Amino acid sequence: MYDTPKLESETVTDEVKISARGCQVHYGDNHAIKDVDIDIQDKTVTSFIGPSGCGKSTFLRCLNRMNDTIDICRVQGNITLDGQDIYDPRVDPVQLRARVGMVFQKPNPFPKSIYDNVAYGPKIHGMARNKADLDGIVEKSLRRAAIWDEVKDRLGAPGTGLSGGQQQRLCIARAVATEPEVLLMDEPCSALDPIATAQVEELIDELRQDYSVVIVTHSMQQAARVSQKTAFFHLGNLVEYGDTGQIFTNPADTRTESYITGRIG
Ligand SMILES: Nc1ncnc2c1ncn2[C@@H]1O[C@H](COP(=O)(O)OP(=O)(O)OP(=O)(O)O)[C@@H](O)[C@H]1O
Repeated sequence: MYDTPKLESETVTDEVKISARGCQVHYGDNHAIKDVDIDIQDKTVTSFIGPSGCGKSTFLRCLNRMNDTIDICRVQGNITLDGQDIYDPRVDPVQLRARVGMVFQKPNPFPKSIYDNVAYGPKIHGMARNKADLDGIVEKSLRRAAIWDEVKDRLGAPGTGLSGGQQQRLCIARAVATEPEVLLMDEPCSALDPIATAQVEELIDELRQDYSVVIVTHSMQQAARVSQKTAFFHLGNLVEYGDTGQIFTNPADTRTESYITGRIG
């Protein structure tokens, strides 16, 4: 249905990175996620698509326990990272979020310098032995987020002074600075113009060489361009999950077909 060429088409690995079984989420009486089972692959971009309110962001937030911060939210079921239960009481959510990083819809740099935005995570996780180490991590992260050349001469300037697209790439640099294994992105391009969107999409394709990337998007064109796997959610159910090409050209479920052809949502 969407014939936009993908940046890269083949899936590099079929190793499972994150696995969910029987995942349920309630906000008070609102049953937002219903019995979701999914295996998310390593070194692959997976898109979550579906109509507004279907639970995409809620399920994404289950994957690094961001829902823990919402009082009325209750998560049930089993979610594992490399086979280990991330909801085990012995798991420290802060450590987990260093392994499973997150980039939000609205760029949200800290009110600190560009340098300190990126250095913050490595500092609190004790990743640098000295200033030279930290400088190296900051440079590498900014390079990975394809923003180094634009900011290298003003690392002491506030992150909030950058353009929206630059701020989002700074937030991506901040997220990759702790060397995460998984990167969760909740509509990372929705506040960006087409040029900045293209830059972030290119970056997503590069990041999957090293990480498992999961992206929530309202744009089916974007899902088709950047992801190898797509999951379609509807009313809290994971209706269909498979290769992006198959989901967009030959969906198995009529609800998926209705959504991608614009009849629902
Ligand atoms: N913090 C919250 N407190 C209470 N209810 C919430 C909260 N966040 C989401 N919900 C509810 O959970 C359901 C799923 O919402 P969610 O934001 O996960 O959907 P979504 O598919 O990401 O939507 P959108 O595409 O509009 O961002 C909705 O009924 C929503 O009202």
